[in-house]
Amino acid sequence: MTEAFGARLQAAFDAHGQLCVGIDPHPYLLGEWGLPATAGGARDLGLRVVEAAAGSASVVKPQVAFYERYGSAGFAALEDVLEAARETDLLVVGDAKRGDIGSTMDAYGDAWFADDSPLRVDAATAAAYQGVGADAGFIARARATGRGVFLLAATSNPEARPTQTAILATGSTVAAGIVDDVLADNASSDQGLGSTGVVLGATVALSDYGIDVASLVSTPILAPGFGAQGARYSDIRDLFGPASGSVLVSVSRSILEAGPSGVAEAVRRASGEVAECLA
Ligand SMILES: O=C(O)c1cc(=O)[nH]c(=O)n1[C@@H]1O[C@H](COP(=O)(O)O)[C@@H](O)[C@H]1O
Repeated sequence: MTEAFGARLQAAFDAHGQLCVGIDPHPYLLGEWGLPATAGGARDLGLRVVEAAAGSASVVKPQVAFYERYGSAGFAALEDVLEAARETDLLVVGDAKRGDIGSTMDAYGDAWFADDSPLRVDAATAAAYQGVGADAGFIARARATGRGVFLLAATSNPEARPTQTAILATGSTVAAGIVDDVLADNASSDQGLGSTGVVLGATVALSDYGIDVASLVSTPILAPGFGAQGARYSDIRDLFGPASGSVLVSVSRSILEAGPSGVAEAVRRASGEVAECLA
């Protein structure tokens, strides 16, 4: 795989729009789907979502926590879901949210990006609270294999605000500092849409975080918070303005709640609504 993640994401946007369907097999959802709260249930839900999303969405985002919950059987189930997604033209963002010292992040990079890893994904989420520099090896491993990273900057949960709006010695907020580091990373290596992205929750007022969305027109933005957390697709343009074309609109529960027989239609409807709001 040699084409950069940013270029592949742009091609997926052009072909299928900007919807990312989250694969979050909460136990309550497994119950509603008539599936057991087991690794097998999480596998079946994931496989069904991949089938439903293929052709209607650009990206699926398995939330690793809901598979890790079942130990080795859960990881085997996740591997099956990843394998099924690879057979479609969906891109996969592994929502692993890793964050550690540099040498350990390198190992996480091997886990999520090495061409021979059973867990390889097209991009993965990571935290940078041990310093963006600690994630350098993780980002480098992604880039070397045509993959990408989304660094948490302004997350959708309200508890994050005090930490992410804290002012650094440079005068910028923690969130804006992470955004600036991502912009610098992409500037040195990408044309068009970059391969390193940021996570900006659709539930937060980005100006309160000191983030200038106009700087992000060429930066992939993973934006969760739609549906269950309260953001609406009609907010996208107000929230992201000129960078709206770079936004990966991420939705989990409010699509999955349609159940196994309704999920394909729920993906199509969401994808259409997102496209309308971005037109
Ligand atoms: O990185 C993420 O995807 C993420 C970042 C963030 O700021 N907020 C957030 O909700 N997420 C994830 O996005 C998904 C949101 O799920 P729903 O609220 O059900 O759409 C979950 O898997 C979260 O872990």
